[in-house]
Amino acid sequence: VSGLNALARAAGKLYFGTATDNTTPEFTDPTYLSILENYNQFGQLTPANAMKWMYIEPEAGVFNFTLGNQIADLTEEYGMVLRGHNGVWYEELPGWVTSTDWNATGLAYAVQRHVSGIVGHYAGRVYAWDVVNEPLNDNGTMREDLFYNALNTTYINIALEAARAADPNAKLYINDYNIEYVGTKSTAMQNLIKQLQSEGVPIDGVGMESHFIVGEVPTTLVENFQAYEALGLEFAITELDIRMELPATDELYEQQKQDYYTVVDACLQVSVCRGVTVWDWTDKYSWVPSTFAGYGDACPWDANYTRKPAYDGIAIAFEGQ
Ligand SMILES: OC[C@H]1CNC[C@@H](O)[C@@H]1O[C@@H]1O[C@H](CO)[C@@H](O[C@@H]2O[C@H](CO)[C@@H](O[C@@H]3O[C@H](CO)[C@@H](O)[C@H](O)[C@H]3O)[C@H](O)[C@H]2O)[C@H](O)[C@H]1O
Repeated sequence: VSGLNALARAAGKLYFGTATDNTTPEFTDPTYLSILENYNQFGQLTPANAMKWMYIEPEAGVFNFTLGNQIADLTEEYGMVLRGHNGVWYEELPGWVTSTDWNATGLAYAVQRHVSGIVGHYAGRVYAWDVVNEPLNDNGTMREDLFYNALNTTYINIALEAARAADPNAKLYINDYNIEYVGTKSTAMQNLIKQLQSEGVPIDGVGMESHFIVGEVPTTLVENFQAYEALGLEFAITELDIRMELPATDELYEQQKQDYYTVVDACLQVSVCRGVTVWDWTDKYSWVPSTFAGYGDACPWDANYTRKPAYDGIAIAFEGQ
């Protein structure tokens, strides 16, 4: 029986994959690993935390690739695609970054050194990098984090140029949420990309995080995706999960199945959609319950590693039924 990755590849996509997190017990869970370590099912991995700034450069100029290497090595062992996540993000930063009163020159150097360091270390092993993560507010304005406050949007230029120089073959993405559908934030992302392109800054793709709610999957996914295709970019579904208000019911599971079908089918309808990644595959280790009170059951497998109707929604979409 074909797994989701095998079906995705048969449908012309690069991969069906998952985030996985070796900063938590899941990486020592034999049942979790026995299902994960299967190329037929998962053809791509994204480190949920291991390659974030606080883990990679805990002290200024001091790099620690131990956790990142563990996931990179696993992808190679099973012939999977590796997505790098992430270069510059306002969260999960080490103290030396958040506690410094940065001037533009100092921060520009720190960003350049960090992105060069991590992208250079994994050069030739990463298909695509989320070089910049979540730069926008939902109203389309730039997120006023320490990077933007000190450097305006040039921190994005610096990060992308450093990444291109460190690994000319890696696809460079900007990753965000609530840009998956037609709206103010997606328009702002498209305008940011047009600005970068007009300035000759390297940008290859956009990451559509896709953290959705059951019964509320946007209806303008395809139209929105085509707008990025028109900009000459590729994109991917990078962090898919579809949470439900608990308690779960058979109706909610059926709706969730339909919702997963809708998202995967939208990716299939646009050729430059490279693949679909879920933000972990089992409810046992999902980030959702600890973030959204009263919500959960967001993943295709339940907490007992049993496939949910959602799994079938994904499979049926890839099978093109
Ligand atoms: O928030 C969901 C997505 C949204 N898009 C970007 C994407 O990167 C993000 O992923 C989530 O990003 C979150 C941070 O914002 C991660 O959550 C962090 O995950 C870290 C690693 O497990 C946690 O850090 C651990 O915390 C433990 C208890 O506080 C400490 O004992 C550990 O030392 C520390 O590593 C942080 O508290 C926790 O906040 C989630 O696992 C991760 O799934």
